[in-house]
Amino acid sequence: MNGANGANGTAWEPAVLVLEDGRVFRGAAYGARGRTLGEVVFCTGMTGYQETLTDPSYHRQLVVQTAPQIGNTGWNDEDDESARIWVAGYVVRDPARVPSNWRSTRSLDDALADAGVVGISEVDTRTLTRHIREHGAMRAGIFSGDALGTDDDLLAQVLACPPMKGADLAGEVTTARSYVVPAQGQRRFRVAALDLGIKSNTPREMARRGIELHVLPLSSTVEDVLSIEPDGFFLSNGPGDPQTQEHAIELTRQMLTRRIPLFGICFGNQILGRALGLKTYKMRFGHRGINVPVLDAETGRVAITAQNHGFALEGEPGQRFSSPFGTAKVSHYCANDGTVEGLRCEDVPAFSVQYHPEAAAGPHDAASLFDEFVTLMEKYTDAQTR
Ligand SMILES: NC(=O)CC[C@H](N)C(=O)O
Repeated sequence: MNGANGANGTAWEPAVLVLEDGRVFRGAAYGARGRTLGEVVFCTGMTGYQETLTDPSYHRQLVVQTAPQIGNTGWNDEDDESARIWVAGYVVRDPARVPSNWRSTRSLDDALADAGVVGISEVDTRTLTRHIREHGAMRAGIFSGDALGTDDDLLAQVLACPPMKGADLAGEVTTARSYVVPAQGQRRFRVAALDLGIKSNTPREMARRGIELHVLPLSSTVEDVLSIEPDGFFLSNGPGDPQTQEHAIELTRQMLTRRIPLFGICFGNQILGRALGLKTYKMRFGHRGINVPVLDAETGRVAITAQNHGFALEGEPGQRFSSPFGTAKVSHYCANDGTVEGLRCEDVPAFSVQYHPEAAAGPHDAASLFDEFVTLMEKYTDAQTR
């Protein structure tokens, strides 16, 4: 590949993507030059690359975009889901040479380079995605510039990197200090959110519904949460293996014991599930995209949802089970593969979903879940004062 020409006639700087099973993809350096290691996963969203790149749940992952053209709308100052790019590396087919959008302030290439994110372009992302579908998400590395070496040498570096299974990552993305996102208009509720890697659109959706959100670091104690006198407790999305989150799981149990209305999204669904006694497992290649169909086990209604997860809860569609907090059920499941997509507790005020009602980019089919959380808090507050 060295010295090969790109479609616009300029020389490519070589880059290599090496998978832990020895498969090698050669392409052109994109974003920062150097080395990056992580788990390679594919995302099928046709839009929303800026939101994907800044989603803390992608920490330590090399994201492959199946949409062949990436970067067409550049990078803007409004769409970030957090204060930085979190993906560890970026794999694309055909990067835009001339970004064009009225909100764009710079190119995606520059945004990646400034953030030090090593990427690779000119990769046959269809072949790569089929490989991951067949063999599973796995460790991989992108190498360019001074980091290039023999395939064997690069493979050895990939094999030395820790796997995603067992990875305890939420502590690396959580806020250092608690902060408050005020309600829009009149404050109706105060909610404590445990920040496992929260996306900016979640507080925004809450604020719109009159919720004042207190975003708390992962290390927060039961006393820290209760000192806010919350009307509700929220468990956010986040990176890594839910099995490692003993502290968050115990905190969740404490909130369930106190019957504080609880809502969880994605990682939050897995944490609630584990608090109820379910197990989690690593999926072969996960769900990452903005068109995943989810079925409501009760009504049979389908929602098209945004998703980004590689772990899932064990359970059957519609299954009811007993937990230390009474009966609960698998309320939602994926129409593609039957995996658990949501939980509802029947004896305590708690529910959660594996998908993203705060989706941005993405469909808004599930946005009403925030209203459901409001209804739950209303009901509970009424019951308390009655
Ligand atoms: N978006 C998320 O919250 C992801 C949850 C978890 N890290 C998973 O991959 O399954």
